[in-house]
Amino acid sequence: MALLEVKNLGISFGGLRAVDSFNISIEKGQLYGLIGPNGAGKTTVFNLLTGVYKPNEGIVTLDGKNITGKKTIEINKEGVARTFQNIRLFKDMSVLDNVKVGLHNKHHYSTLEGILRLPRYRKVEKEMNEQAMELLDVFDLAGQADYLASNLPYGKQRKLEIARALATEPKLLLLDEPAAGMNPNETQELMDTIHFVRDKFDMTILLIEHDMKLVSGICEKLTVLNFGQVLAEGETGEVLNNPQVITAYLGE
Ligand SMILES: Nc1ncnc2c1ncn2[C@@H]1O[C@H](COP(=O)(O)OP(=O)(O)OP(=O)(O)O)[C@@H](O)[C@H]1O
Repeated sequence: MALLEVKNLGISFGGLRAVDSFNISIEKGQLYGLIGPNGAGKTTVFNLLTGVYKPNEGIVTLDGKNITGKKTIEINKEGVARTFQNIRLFKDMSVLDNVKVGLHNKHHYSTLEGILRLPRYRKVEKEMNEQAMELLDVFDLAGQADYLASNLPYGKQRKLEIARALATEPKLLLLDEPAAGMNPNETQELMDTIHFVRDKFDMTILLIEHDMKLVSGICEKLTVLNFGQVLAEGETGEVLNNPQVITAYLGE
């Protein structure tokens, strides 16, 4: 059974058919790429998968459970986490606290327990600090735990965003243009990080990316969107050599 199964997903904005009859099937542990020219509908697919938009039609199944049309917070609790095209960290919070925000999904204390600093609050806070530090360590960010997120260099902010997403313990991680704005060295390091995340956390990853070096370097399968519709799908090498895909990219 596929971890993510999407059937016939569609949404229109006014007269614009942004995503039409979209299908995708992603196996557990797969590193999967969603590519296509600007405006093809890729981010809209992510917004549909994460409950930012409700689809006009179609079904999204995660690990056998129908999550179609649920709220973003519910979908996150079911196991879908994402990062954004433009990094969205809590810039005025510390690196550590950014990860702890992700952990709050799984750890609970009541407001009263928090205000009165009751034992349960202290226990949960201690656990969250330890888990957040472990995650930061994995991403080589433990030394900067007390920094303001906005003071990290760009490449590290990307890593922190991925760490925060992983803190919610997702089954599926969606990365929206993770290499955007990165130099070649940062992109190479990011590729290593994504591979590492997949292997260490046994994670299933769907990523949107324009950087073909990254796409061909790490994605095992691809789906190509063009004008909201699937133009091609399959093994990465095959898809990138598909004449229709080449034409769509060159805009001929
Ligand atoms: N909320 C919205 N209201 C109206 N139109 C929208 C909305 N969201 C997306 N669109 C339109 O849907 C189309 C697909 O946009 P989308 O951002 O999904 O493309 P994309 O493939 O992610 O592009 P890019 O690679 O440039 O990020 C575009 O024409 C866009 O203007």
